[in-house]
Amino acid sequence: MSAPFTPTDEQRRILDHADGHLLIEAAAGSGKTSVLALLALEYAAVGRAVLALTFSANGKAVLADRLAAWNPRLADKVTVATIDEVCEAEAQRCLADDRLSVDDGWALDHVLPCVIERTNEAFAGDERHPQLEGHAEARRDLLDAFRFIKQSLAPGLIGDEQDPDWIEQAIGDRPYPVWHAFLEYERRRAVLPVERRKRRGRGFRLAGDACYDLVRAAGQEGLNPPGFGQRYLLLDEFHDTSPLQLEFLSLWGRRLQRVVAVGDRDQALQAWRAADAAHIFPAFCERFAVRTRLPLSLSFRFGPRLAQLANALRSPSQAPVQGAGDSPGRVVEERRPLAAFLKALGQDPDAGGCAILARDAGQLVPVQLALAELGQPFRLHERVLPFWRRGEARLLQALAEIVAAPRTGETRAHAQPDPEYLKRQRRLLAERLLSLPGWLLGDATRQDLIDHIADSAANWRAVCEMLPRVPFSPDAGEAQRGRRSQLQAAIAALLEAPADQALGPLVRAFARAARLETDLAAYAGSREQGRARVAAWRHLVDHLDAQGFTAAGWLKRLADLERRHRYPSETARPGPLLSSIFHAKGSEWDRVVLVGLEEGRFPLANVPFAEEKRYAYVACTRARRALILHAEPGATPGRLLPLLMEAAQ
Ligand SMILES: Nc1ncnc2c1ncn2[C@@H]1O[C@H](COP(=O)(O)OP(=O)(O)OP(=O)(O)O)[C@@H](O)[C@H]1O
Repeated sequence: MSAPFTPTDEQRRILDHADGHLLIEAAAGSGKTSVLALLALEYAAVGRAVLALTFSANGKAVLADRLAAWNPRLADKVTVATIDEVCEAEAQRCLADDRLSVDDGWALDHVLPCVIERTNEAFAGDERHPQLEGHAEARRDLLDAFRFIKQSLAPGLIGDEQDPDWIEQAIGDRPYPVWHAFLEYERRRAVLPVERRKRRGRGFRLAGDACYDLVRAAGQEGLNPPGFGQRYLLLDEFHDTSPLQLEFLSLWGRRLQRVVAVGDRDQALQAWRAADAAHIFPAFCERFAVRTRLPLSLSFRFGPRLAQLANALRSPSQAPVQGAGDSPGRVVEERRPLAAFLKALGQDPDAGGCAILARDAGQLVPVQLALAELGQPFRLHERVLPFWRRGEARLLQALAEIVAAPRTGETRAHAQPDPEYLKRQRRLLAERLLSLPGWLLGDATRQDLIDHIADSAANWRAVCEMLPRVPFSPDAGEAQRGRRSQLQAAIAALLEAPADQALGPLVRAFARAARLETDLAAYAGSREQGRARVAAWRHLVDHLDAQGFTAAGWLKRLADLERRHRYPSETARPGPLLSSIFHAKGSEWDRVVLVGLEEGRFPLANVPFAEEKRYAYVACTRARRALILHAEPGATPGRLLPLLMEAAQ
């Protein structure tokens, strides 16, 4: 099958462009990805080696699907990858190269300078703190601090970065940038052996960046990733390019015959990675001597009403887009309680063509909970975890297991026949519980305990009974002791709790005693993720309270949900698709429901409003025909809801 449409004149000009590199900056739905896919197929048809790079896994899937649907034979000749995948492959190759060993010395030589640079950027203009590079004393301080921390306190300290006691103990009176640089450095160093990235957790955000550092450190001569053989480079979602990624792309430089980049600065969502669309487009033009920019001014995704909304959200510098879709489009404000609205949606035979989007995956937890209680089917974007597999829910499950664990033996109402599955589950739960930073268990001890729990459900309780008695190491400081005894007391209280008591108040008490929310926040890759995690945790606990679950009841509910998720009934109607906005990039649905438009949720507090507006733009422009904006009736709407409704009038 070829493209299901005839390219417009504007699109044809891009396809026929034969003179040098090309940049297309255009609005959502204007056919950027479609044109890139057509171009890739045209190049492949005449035997040109094409590499199509995207900046997100979702973008890659959308592009690859389109190529495969339009021309399966030629699609095989186009390499589609995310830029991180290409860079990681190259980093792996560097790591496997005997001439480049990644030991502490290497990391100090190659990574530390980048960390110092980043730290200096963070403190530029701050007179209270010296710049690190070129400042011999501060640099020596930094290295001393690394040594000290590595020898004694590393695991707990990294986990507890928000705790001033720890900071003081480890860093003493060294300047704050030293502390900041240490954390940066430690995160990067920890993720340098790329295979560890699979473990995610702390440092995940910087794993990709560490690969770029590594490749850059290896130098241009060493480069040979699969894409370096290709001379035609197509870049989708170019607005999400970080400066490090632009450096990486520049290493291809003169080997490339043609680069075609498409993007939309208003869809830039990777600011956390230092991607800055306003600067990246001019920087790209300069680096690659791009002389031609071509427009795309019609959106085929939606009609005039949604185009009007899209234009109101775009940067003033961008030319307006015209809605050429086959429906005029509808924008509706929905203020029924979420559960009532979802119930009505479930009765609609077209619910399967609908996507429910939220600012982040944590904000989808209440939607999942409401649908689960209604017994309505739903699908999840493949990158969005079911709520019961998220970190905070696993922790909650671990706590419920402790309360519900039989005093002897292994039988339990929700036990399932697959022992391997149960073993894996226990391992995951034990990992979640025993990795709380306050335990300060050495890696080996923690692993032993986790293995022990994984072996048998009887050991789960035995280990929990033992935990409150684990002695302190003689060198443990005051803060460490305090932190550990709080956790120990909290675990002991859970063990005493009657199994048939409501679970909500029990875990609330545990969370308070163990300062759990601090840990949840500290575990996240960023402050923003930390907040989302805490919010998701609170939703879960509120839900337990509202539904009055006991520990055993909750575990049974989770087991049912997991079973339904793993073995969906083939006859059931498909429910709506749930996705975070980030993972919805590049996709489109007839009807989009945007939930969580309440104050403090979307827009998020403490995130620049411009960024939240970009998230809203991406979400709203996924709709082909109808956009439904939801906020709970009792809650104050955030700034976005009236803005969106007004823009759509
Ligand atoms: N010339 C055309 N005629 C009809 N439909 C078209 C045309 N060009 C693109 N489309 C359709 O418009 C929709 C949006 O296209 P596409 O996803 O390529 O846009 P985009 O600019 O990449 O969007 P986004 O930036 O939001 O990811 C798709 O359904 C595509 O098939």
